Amino acid sequence: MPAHSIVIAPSILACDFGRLHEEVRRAEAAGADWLHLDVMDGHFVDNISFGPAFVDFVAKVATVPLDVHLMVERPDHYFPRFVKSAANITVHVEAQHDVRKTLAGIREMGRTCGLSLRPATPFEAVVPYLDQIDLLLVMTVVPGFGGQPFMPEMLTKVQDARDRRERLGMKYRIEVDGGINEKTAAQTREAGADTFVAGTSVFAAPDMAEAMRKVRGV
Ligand SMILES: O=C(CO)[C@H](O)[C@H](O)COP(=O)(O)O
Ligand SMILES: [Fe+2]
Repeated sequence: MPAHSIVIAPSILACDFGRLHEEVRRAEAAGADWLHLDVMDGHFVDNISFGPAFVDFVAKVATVPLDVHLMVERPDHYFPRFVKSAANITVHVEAQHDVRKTLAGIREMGRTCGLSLRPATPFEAVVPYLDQIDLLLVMTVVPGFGGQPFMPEMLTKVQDARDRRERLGMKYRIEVDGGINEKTAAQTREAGADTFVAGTSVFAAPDMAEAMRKVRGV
């Protein structure tokens, strides 16, 4: 029996920002369970994307929960600005903050919390926090940009996350993000992932609903 239902979260980073409202509608009509929002500050990653005002706008038009991925150097300082619009807020273990305190702060404000790790960060780095999270986000590309190829070496990290969860009777979701398409979703699902972020493979597909069914594996 799988620990969690399958969730597909299209990444808004890959949509046409000039038609944001219609793109949100298109993703929802194609079967999005959540929408994934990549916040980048130009310090933690080598890119700048969007901030709270943009996420608030998406929240105004969206009918599904928002999954906010904070790729920022000081998530402890910025996460409160996303609480109004986000259902889940994910922060990075490598950022400059007291991880335990940030995770507790997100939960105290009534949101679920996620913890993420870069491909170069070993799984052991998140182990001390696993009892405190709702979701573990395993990055399957170097964070900062959409459209990069999936890193197959990350499959063992997903397996470690699943094995550890089962061994200790924990409940966190296992989310994968970066280069997820029909093939890599199947590989990561097999390894234990239940939550799939997909940007380019779904927004650039000729038929978004079909592309999302393929990611879902149906
Ligand atoms: O966090 C991210 C990048 O840092 C994005 O969520 C990710 O890259 C999704 O885009 P794609 O599916 O095109 O790889
Ligand atoms: Fe992301």
